[in-house]
Amino acid sequence: MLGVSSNYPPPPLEEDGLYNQASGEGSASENFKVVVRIRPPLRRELQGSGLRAYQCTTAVESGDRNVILSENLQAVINQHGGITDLYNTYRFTFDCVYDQQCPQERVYRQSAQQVVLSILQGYNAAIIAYGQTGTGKTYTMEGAMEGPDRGIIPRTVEDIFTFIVNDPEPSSKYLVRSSYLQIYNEVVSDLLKPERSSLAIREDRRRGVFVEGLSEWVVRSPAEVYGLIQRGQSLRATGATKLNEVSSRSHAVCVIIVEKCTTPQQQTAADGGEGGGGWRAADVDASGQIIQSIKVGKLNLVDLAGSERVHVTGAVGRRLEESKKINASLSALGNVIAALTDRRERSHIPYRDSKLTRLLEDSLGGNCRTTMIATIAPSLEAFQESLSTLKFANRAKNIQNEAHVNEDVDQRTLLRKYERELRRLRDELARRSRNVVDKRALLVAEEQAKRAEADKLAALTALQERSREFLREKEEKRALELKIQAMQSQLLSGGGSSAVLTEVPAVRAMVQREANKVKEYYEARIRALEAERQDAEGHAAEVDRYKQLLLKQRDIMIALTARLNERDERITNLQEELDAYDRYQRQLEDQLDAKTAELISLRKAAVEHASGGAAGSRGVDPMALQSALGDWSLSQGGRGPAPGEQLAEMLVPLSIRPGAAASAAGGGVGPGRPQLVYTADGTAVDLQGPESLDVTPRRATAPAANWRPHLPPPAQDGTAAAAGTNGVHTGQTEASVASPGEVAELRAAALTAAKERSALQQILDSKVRVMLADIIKQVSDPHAHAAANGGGDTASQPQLLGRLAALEQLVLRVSEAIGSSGTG
Ligand SMILES: Nc1ncnc2c1ncn2[C@@H]1O[C@H](COP(=O)(O)OP(=O)(O)OP(=O)(O)O)[C@@H](O)[C@H]1O
Repeated sequence: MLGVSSNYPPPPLEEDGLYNQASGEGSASENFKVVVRIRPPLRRELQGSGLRAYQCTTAVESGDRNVILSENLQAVINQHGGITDLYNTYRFTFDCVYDQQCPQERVYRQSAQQVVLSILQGYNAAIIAYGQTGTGKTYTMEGAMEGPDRGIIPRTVEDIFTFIVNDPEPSSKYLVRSSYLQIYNEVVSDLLKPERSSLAIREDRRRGVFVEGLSEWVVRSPAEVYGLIQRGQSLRATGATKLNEVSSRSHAVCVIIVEKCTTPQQQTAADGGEGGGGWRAADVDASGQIIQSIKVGKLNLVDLAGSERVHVTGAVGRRLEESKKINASLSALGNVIAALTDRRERSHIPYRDSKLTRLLEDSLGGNCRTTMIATIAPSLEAFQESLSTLKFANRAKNIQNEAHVNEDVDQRTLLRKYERELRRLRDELARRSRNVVDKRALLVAEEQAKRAEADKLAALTALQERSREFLREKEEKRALELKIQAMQSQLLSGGGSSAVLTEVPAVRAMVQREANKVKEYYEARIRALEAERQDAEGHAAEVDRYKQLLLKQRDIMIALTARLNERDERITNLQEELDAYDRYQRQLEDQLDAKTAELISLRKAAVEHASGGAAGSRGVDPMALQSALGDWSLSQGGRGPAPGEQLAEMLVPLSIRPGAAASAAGGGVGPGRPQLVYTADGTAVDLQGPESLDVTPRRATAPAANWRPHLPPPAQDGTAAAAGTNGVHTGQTEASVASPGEVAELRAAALTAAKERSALQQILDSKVRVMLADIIKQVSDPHAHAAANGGGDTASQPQLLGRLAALEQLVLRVSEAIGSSGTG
């Protein structure tokens, strides 16, 4: 916020300015001024075009209000009568016309300054530069930032701040804010915050038309505003065209908002105030608060993009698109002006047809003091564009604006907010200052308290010292008294010694009594102490005992834990062994099945062969077969099934249930002992007898490779006893590790497994024997068999014998394996 204190001289106001400062709000027509500025010819124009030399088409008549535009200006000037009729010549009257040589300063002073400064009184104002491309709009609005070529914007900024600092009213306070935006291709963007684009234009009662999200920058000096403008200019869309090397391709609007706050002054006696001073009633509200006046003025400094004829500028591609957009928005502007100046009943004003007209709604026919500066070029090539610009400006002349002071009594006004904030901060500062004072006082008080404490301590120490001295003195005094007493008593006894005194019976008795008393006291005390000591000793012993007990318990716990661990490990091992045994058992079953199948096929082959032998009248030597089969042929002893019984074909892989197998496990192969096989329908058949048993078929699985049951080393003292063939054993050591239930369970499982194995062995034996017997029978009686089968070839009988021998070896090996696994 700017206070008013400076040595700057107040800005001089142009006497022939377009606005009369004293005229207040002025008439509606006074609030919209149109001026024309003709720029000097450019070098390019002076060189002429083609064969035609440069020709000036514009002239300003004296009085600076009329402009003549003619295709043959010289003829007009020379007043060649009818010749002028041959050429197009136009005369327009405006609020002011500036010729080619008019300096920037004059344009500003006459056409802009009053408008600009009116914002300090709370008016809205606008200066709009309109014209064909390359005619000097940007030059007029911006120009140079320094020197005589400074345009309207830099001069405006200077004047605003000069005015503020020269305001004679000491209670006036100002807040100046600035924004800078562009409309490029119908998109509104913030030139001071490039990331903010596609901004929306809104309107409300308090702010009028405004751009939502547009950044506003509080500025306190012209330099700050220049900084913003330069930043914005660097981002503004420009491009080189045929008519202008640096052509603005966007409409740019520099916004300056000034809030002015004035506080009424107290009246003095000289003012005629009652009681010789105080506030006027009008200056104070109902709550006794002084009413401040806040005025808000907004200035739009608009540099439009230039209209252009595309065939003249030769725009293509992106430039062409830009041109179309520029022309479209300028055409919308023309439509708005046409609607505003329509003499008929006020018709609809198409502000919303383009972003530009929407944004300039206040400036065109609204609450605003507006100056439109129409720029034209003087050359003959620009004649048509100059004519259309002058016609446009001439129409705009009729726009009527209703400007009024924007006095804001709304508490939301920024200036008020700042004031409130300032007040709050001042209060805060005062409060904190008070706090600082309070804290200092507290520190002093604390210091004093500490000192007092130290003093008190010193006083106490001194007192204690004095008490000790007093006691010492008292002791000494007492000792002295005793001494005197003793001396006196000696005196009383007439100078006799103490030994003499003790010889007096009464004294002796008294001394004895006293001595006894002392003795009793000390004896009692010693006794009590002794009792206490004994008590303590007893406690100590007890504690010791507890300690020992606890140590023992800990050792026991450790031992038990170790044993438990050991037992767990052993159980795991046993479990693993049982698993391995299971696998091995399944392997044996598989082997058994395989061999059984092989035997069947061999038997079939033998049967077929025997039939062939009969046909050839030659049989196998039974003795040779007998010797090849060895024990197998001998042990079957004619007990097997009759030839052709086809028993083997009925065999399937089998297993015996533990319960059922138990009965079969009691003996090996032999008469009277059951030999169980399963028939295809699942019935168990005892190969030794006809009765059926309760057994169930089980599927064989893959055999385990190198399993051997694990057996513990034999016990040295003979206490450990073998529990079975599966390696489970028990003894005193294990008994303390595995529970009896678990051991019994394991033992039962081992027993069952052994029985199963034994049963399997028996089955294998019996099956082999049955089949061999069948084969032998067929081979040794080839004729009978041949007769039964219709004859056959016996040429491969020796081969058959060889295979049988091999089979026998295999079977033997399997049996051995079963046997060895059983015995470990
Ligand atoms: N009054 C003047 N005095 C001297 N030179 C001028 C004047 N007006 C314009 N010029 C020069 O004319 C050229 C074009 O001016 P300027 O760029 O301001 O035109 P413009 O109307 O803004 O163009 P556009 O619409 O393409 O942006 C510039 O080189 C500028 O310096």
